[in-house]
Amino acid sequence: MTAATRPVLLEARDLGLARGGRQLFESLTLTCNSGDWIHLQGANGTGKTSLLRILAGLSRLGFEGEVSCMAELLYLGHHSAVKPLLTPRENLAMHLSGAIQRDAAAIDHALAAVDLYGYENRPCNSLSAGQQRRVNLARLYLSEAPLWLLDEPYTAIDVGGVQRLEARMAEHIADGGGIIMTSHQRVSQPGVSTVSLDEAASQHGAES
Ligand SMILES: Nc1ncnc2c1ncn2[C@@H]1O[C@H](COP(=O)(O)OP(=O)(O)OP(=O)(O)O)[C@@H](O)[C@H]1O
Repeated sequence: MTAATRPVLLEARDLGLARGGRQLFESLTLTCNSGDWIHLQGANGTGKTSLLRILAGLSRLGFEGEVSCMAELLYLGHHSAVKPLLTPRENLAMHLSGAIQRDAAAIDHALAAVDLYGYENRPCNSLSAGQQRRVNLARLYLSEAPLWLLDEPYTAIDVGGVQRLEARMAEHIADGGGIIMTSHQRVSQPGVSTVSLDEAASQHGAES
């Protein structure tokens, strides 16, 4: 299937972002079709997290342009977003949307997939930073959302964990999903396209 015939999951047109008196980027256009894996790159402070939050509909601060999202999305920010007093099982049973995941076997499968077998019932504040990140990433095994917006998913994850995470993301793409992610690390999978905010800034003049 060509890009033209694959369903569009998200379309963003003429995006501009000003933050703290600075124009970070402008005239940025981005389309994520089914099967697209887009890696947002850029130096610290170029606006990757801000852009991802805009695409997720979580922020409109300093933003101009249009975002049309045609699919259910899963957004995972760069913080762990786990409730520290709850266990991994309890955290995964609750979704930010308010939805409850009642399938206990699916939760345990997700926890095993991120190598947290044996930690299901410990409070998350007794887990390491990387393990808390894994609790959050286990949502990638539970969500049915076609579009994933992932902010620095590799942060604090060990080498083996990154390999498994990339395999899960490749599976999602093969199933017709779409991914827009930020990372300062290389994404070592075929077919990943890059969008550089450094270029978006330099072409259009970051300073206002
Ligand atoms: N709430 C805020 N108020 C004012 N400025 C902000 C706010 N949040 C972020 N910024 C500024 O917006 C710019 C972009 O921040 P953002 O976190 O989107 O960058 P980033 O490319 O994700 O950076 P990094 O690679 O360091 O994570 C930065 O210069 C930052 O100082």
